[in-house]
Amino acid sequence: MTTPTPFGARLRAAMDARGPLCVGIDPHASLLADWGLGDDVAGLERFTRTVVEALAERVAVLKPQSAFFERFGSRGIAVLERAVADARAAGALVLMDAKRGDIGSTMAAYAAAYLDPASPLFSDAVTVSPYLGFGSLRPALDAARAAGAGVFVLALTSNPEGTEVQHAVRPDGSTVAATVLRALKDENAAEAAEGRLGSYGAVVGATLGRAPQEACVDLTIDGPLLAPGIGAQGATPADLPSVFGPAIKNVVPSVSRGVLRHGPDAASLVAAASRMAEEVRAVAE
Ligand SMILES: O=c1ccn([C@@H]2O[C@H](COP(=O)(O)O)[C@@H](O)[C@H]2O)c(=O)[nH]1
Repeated sequence: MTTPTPFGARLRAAMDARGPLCVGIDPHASLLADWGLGDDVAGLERFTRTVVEALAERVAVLKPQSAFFERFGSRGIAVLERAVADARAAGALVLMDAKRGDIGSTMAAYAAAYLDPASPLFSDAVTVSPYLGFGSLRPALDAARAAGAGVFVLALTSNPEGTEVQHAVRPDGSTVAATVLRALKDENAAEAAEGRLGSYGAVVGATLGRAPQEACVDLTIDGPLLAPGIGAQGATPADLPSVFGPAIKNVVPSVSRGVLRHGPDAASLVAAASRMAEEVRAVAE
């Protein structure tokens, strides 16, 4: 059996070739309406296919938001499965935004769903929540390693409510977020030692302003940093240097509604993603 190329290496190659932008596939009911589509499975299917056909050959990462597919039950999941397969076939890396987190034994089942190559929902990476303890994520971390896939762990999320948990201070004086980031750095150590980008990423909102730098939070985890919050949540690519400082070279800026609102015309979606990618390129150099 051949050893799969680790996710971190595949992501770095995609970022170099296509730029680091991630576009989210978030079929909000309001967007379906704006696109002249029904809030039903046919509308979901058309919306998703349009985004994948327009962008999967262009952007480094597509990030379907699982919740918007789950709300249609098994037929929505079937649309998601097809989107994952089509996007990967067109060359995009697929980051499944599922934010799973549970006790270890259940986490193993989530890992089987998203990180086992035999699963119909197998993705290049998945988002997970560490709030049952970082150690509870072990089955996902191990499954990702075995499959050459990746995991993005919520560390400092883009929403204002996140701070009440993530900034909580532990008995040793470090914040919960700093603990998560340190654990990720440890997971990435082997890949970093070989000079490669690690496969274990953190989610750090682009909306945080200078807070991480002022709090001296160490974002140098030797892995990718997914930065949601650009566009509808108010952040712009110009905010990235102050949020991430020197870690900016590993940032994957993520935008969903900020691009999707330009549909349903495929050329307009492509143009919106290209403008965003150009803004990112200008600040990341
Ligand atoms: O901290 C986080 C983690 C994940 N998200 C997800 O990203 C997109 C953002 O959508 P926009 O339309 O660009 O606001 C969405 O799927 C969130 O669940 C996040 O926003 N913040």
